[in-house]
Amino acid sequence: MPSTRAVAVDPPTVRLDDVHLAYDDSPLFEQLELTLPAGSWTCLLGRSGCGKSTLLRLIAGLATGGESRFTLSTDDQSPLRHRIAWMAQQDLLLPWSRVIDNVTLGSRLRGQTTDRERAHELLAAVGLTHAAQRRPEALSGGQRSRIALARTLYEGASVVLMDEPFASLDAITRLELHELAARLLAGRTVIMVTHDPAEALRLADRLLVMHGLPATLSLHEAPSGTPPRDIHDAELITHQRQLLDLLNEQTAPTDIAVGQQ
Ligand SMILES: Nc1ncnc2c1ncn2[C@@H]1O[C@H](COP(=O)(O)OP(=O)(O)OP(=O)(O)O)[C@@H](O)[C@H]1O
Repeated sequence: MPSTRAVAVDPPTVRLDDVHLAYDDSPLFEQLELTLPAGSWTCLLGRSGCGKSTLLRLIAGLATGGESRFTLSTDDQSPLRHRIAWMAQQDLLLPWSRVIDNVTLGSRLRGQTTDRERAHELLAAVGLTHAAQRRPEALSGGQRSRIALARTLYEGASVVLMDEPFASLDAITRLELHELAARLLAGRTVIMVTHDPAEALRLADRLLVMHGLPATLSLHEAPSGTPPRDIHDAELITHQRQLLDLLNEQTAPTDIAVGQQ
């Protein structure tokens, strides 16, 4: 199996401090703080609409459509730009490009020389050597997710932001993707938004739960053992029950907003 870890060098610790963000004068974040420790995988859970994707967009430097101010920093004082890869729920593969060209898309968009040898190595790593010349439409959802993962890895980014990347997959394919992602993204600074407590408990070194309006973050202990953890593990199942109870107790932000009117 080709090594894909060597490319991500020196993952930084990422910090967001004093985050303020409001939509139409209504604050979503006030003095929010977030730390992503170097080389560790953080999972972010929370009820729909509490602000998880927005927080990811702030880290990625993407527009949120709101009024915001915050400090984004790294422990090595180097800018995050060019060190970030983004993996979304939609695989965002170009339908008219072959699989291999989808993997190298980033360098092609930047006008850089493509490293096809590396792209082929990554396709081998995600088990899709045979699909290199196919177009995405000829592939299953699980295969497309593997290609999206290969494309993320091709970027060689040391910081990876993932917004529900496996949400559209069937349960078994999702478990397979967990194995792959845990192995191939090991050693990078990762934050993954998910609605699935079991997925978070399988993959996370750290679990954060976002709740409230303005939103706050609370740390939930991860089960013992190294990710990807066994989904049937008794400790994981106990944690899952606790997390579900916690999420169930929390009011959805839409209900809070209605209650404040
Ligand atoms: N451009 C925008 N203008 C106004 N409000 C917005 C905008 N973008 C997001 N919001 C609001 O900000 C809140 C947080 O949105 P966000 O997408 O970050 O939530 P989320 O926790 O990721 O939700 P989900 O789990 O459903 O994806 C929501 O109430 C949403 O309606």
